[in-house]
Amino acid sequence: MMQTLTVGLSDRSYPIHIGTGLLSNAALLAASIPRKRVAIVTNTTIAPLYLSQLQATLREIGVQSVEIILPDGEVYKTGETLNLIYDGLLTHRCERTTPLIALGGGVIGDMTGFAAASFLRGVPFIQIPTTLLSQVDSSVGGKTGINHPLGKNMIGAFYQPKLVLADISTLNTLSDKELSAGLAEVIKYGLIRDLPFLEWLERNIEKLLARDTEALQYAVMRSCQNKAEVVAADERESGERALLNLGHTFGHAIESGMGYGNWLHGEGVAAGTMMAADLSQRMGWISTDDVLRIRDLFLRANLPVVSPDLGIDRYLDYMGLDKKVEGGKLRFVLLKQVGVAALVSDVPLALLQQTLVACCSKGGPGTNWLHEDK
Ligand SMILES: NC(=O)c1ccc[n+]([C@@H]2O[C@H](COP(=O)([O-])OP(=O)(O)OC[C@H]3O[C@@H](n4cnc5c(N)ncnc54)[C@H](O)[C@@H]3O)[C@@H](O)[C@H]2O)c1
Ligand SMILES: O=C(O)C(=O)C[C@@H](O)[C@H](O)[C@H](O)COP(=O)(O)O
Ligand SMILES: [Zn+2]
Repeated sequence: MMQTLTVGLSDRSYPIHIGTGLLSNAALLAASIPRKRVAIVTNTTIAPLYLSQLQATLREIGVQSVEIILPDGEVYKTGETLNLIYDGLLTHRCERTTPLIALGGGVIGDMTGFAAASFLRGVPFIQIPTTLLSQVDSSVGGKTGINHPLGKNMIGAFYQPKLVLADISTLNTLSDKELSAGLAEVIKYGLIRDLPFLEWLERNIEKLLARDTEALQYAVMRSCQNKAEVVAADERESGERALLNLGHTFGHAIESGMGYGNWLHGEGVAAGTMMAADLSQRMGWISTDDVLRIRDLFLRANLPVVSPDLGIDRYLDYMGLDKKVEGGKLRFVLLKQVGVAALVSDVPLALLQQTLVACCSKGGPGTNWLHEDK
């Protein structure tokens, strides 16, 4: 059964359709593609899996497609690769009304969205996310962009899609490691604002790992519901939206510091969230049992809970470029309780240093108090 949510942004509102077999659903695409031509941006891994299926569906509604096939990997989320999209669009004489379809994970979605925001000063954009992470997070909300060697997603734009089509069937070809990476962002929603969902995840994480379709569809739907509510309330991150960044101040430092692609985004988010949990405990807000509860769920999802030892100075350097920095001061998303997050600007440096030492040490968060390991 297909479910549909709406991201409510007045005249820029758009639907998120979630279900199986949606890549073959011509009617859904027809509703958002008034023109006879689209450009599909994808990569060398996804093209052989899903490109011809999507093109056949488009042909059913009389739409021809040009294809732009990029190299695969976070390491290619760069200005050079963005130029390959512009090259393709210009070579194929795409126009202001030619929609760009992102067919792929978050890397393809973020880059295609930025190309759509900037090509001819803005063309229509459709997200067809094919990883769990992109279905639960990156395809919704309009953050688009590319990385810089000094930091993640440093160049970009807020640019909303016209449609998000999350076909759960595509998750069958995803690797176990990528599926787990997506679960990090799913768990995030439970931690920041949806305790009942966190409890559901604690009961159902093994079903998700086993790719139970019903469980996956529920997790994608509930995640998108949370994200859509936050984005509708604060599209450009002047307040509440920053909470979606739980674990990302640390996680982005890990991704940049370790070299893009060596730690998956979701893996950085999991380890980074453990650092945020550890810091929340040091601030006196959550208990050691809470930290261990979070750690247990990440471990069950096959995610890392110990961060790489970049050294305190390198962590501070990378985190100093975080987009939440204000007046030169770091701001962290921390947990006031499990299920309730807040943006905090007055973290004592000594506590931050303790977290950086504790979470990069052998046992990881929690173990330095309890000397307990799994
Ligand atoms: N815009 C946002 O709000 C937002 C939110 C979260 C993450 N992100 C960004 O998203 C990126 C991570 O996205 P991701 O985790 O999807 O990684 P990804 O896009 O690199 O995809 C992961 C891997 O899976 C492959 N793949 C994709 N779909 C597949 C399928 N169905 N079957 C088999 N293989 C498939 C890809 O080719 C790639 O090798 C990061 O750059 C991150 O910064 C953005
Ligand atoms: O949509 C948001 O807002 C998020 O923060 C979602 C994050 O999961 C995502 O990784 C986002 O790209 C991070 O944004 P950034 O502004 O810190 O680059
Ligand atoms: Zn993220």
